[in-house]
Amino acid sequence: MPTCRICGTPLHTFLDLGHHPLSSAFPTPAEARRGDACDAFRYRLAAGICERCALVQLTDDIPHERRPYPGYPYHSSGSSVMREHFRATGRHLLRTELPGRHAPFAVEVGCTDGVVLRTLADAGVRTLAFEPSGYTGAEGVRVHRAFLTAASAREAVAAEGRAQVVYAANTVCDIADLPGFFAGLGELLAPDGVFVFEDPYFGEIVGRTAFDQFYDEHRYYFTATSVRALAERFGFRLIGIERLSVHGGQLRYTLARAGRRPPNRAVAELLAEEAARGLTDPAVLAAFAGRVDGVRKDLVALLEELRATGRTVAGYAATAKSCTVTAYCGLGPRLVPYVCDSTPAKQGRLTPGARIPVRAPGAFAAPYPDYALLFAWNHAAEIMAKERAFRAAGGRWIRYVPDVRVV
Ligand SMILES: Cc1cn([C@H]2C[C@H](O)[C@@H](COP(=O)(O)OP(=O)(O)O[C@@H]3C[C@H](N)C(=O)[C@@H](C)O3)O2)c(=O)[nH]c1=O
Repeated sequence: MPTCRICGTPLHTFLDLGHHPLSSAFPTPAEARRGDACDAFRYRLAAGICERCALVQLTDDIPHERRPYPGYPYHSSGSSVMREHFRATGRHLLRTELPGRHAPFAVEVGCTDGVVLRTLADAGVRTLAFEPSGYTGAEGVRVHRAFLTAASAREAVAAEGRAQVVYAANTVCDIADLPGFFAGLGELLAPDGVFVFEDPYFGEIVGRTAFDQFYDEHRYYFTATSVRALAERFGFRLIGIERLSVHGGQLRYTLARAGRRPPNRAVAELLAEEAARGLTDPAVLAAFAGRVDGVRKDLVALLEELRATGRTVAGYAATAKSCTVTAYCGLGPRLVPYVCDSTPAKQGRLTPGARIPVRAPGAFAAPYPDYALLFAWNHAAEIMAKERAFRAAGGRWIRYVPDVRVV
């Protein structure tokens, strides 16, 4: 019986999508011919909810050494919308948490391209990134190549002092040792400092049947209810919540030390909304799993029909999410002959498990397919605007979130 990573209580498993490869394990064609390719490893992709702290999480653990941190192929600024989102986030922190501070110091955990820290540094804030991959594409962003733990935090505090703001995006949901992380936060954060983090929102995942948000890099699927419990467990309080439209609907949480700042009204409102929606209710979760299965049947049926009628199909964007779709729906080069992606590190390789060839964006129009399966649905507006010539040429987009439709 899988148990909660935080409180040890049994998990109620509500979703089982079968065995999957790691979402960032893109083998080269040569590696794929060898039996021990990076995508040979499989784990059970199933999710459960803690019957006590309501934390939704993957039921199975993935050995740390299996995760390829050096050479991690994802860079947040691959999307102009995300670049602007992170600049705006930097301005938001400057406006709300950093004004009037003497020699302000801000830390980001897992900063990939460092757009937020760059924005803060340009405004004179001292910054530091905790980035275990050691990678940061942003010039002038200092990196502490470590996970945030009590020990690595003490090192940083000895050199830099405590931080007024600690920020993280699409990172906390992937941290194996959350108690260790919060111990680090306790060391690193100034007494009146805040921890601000944003991650995919389980409420949106259920509402949109966005089953492809389940994959190895997302161990946890947070809600206001579970983050409040998590914060209180480690001496913090959930004091602020904001809804974000990026990445298919996220929440930005603000935490402060207990007794420092009162929660804002949005926190109470969302807690009430989650209770009303029954987001922890087994019946609501079972209905979600049922819809997910329906999407799989509809998507496979559509792709089979297109193949049977001689239509050409290509995938658009070899996202981490697409790994869940191809593994769960049993898609491969037979139904999706190739996928175009803008990430140089993915081009010329094969997608994890399904081994669909990844081509550069230029291949998309050479010639256009009849249908494009949009794996980066969370960037639909940006991509459809950029690729409007595809539509003009008679091309059609296949969407599968919240359900299967051709647009
Ligand atoms: C916007 C855009 C993206 N892409 C590709 C680049 C990249 O491989 C991928 C990025 O997709 P995106 O939905 O942002 O993220 P993803 O599903 O790959 O997930 C990653 C991994 C990470 N664990 C995570 O949580 C999110 C933030 O990013 O899409 C493209 O080829 N053309 C495009 O126009």
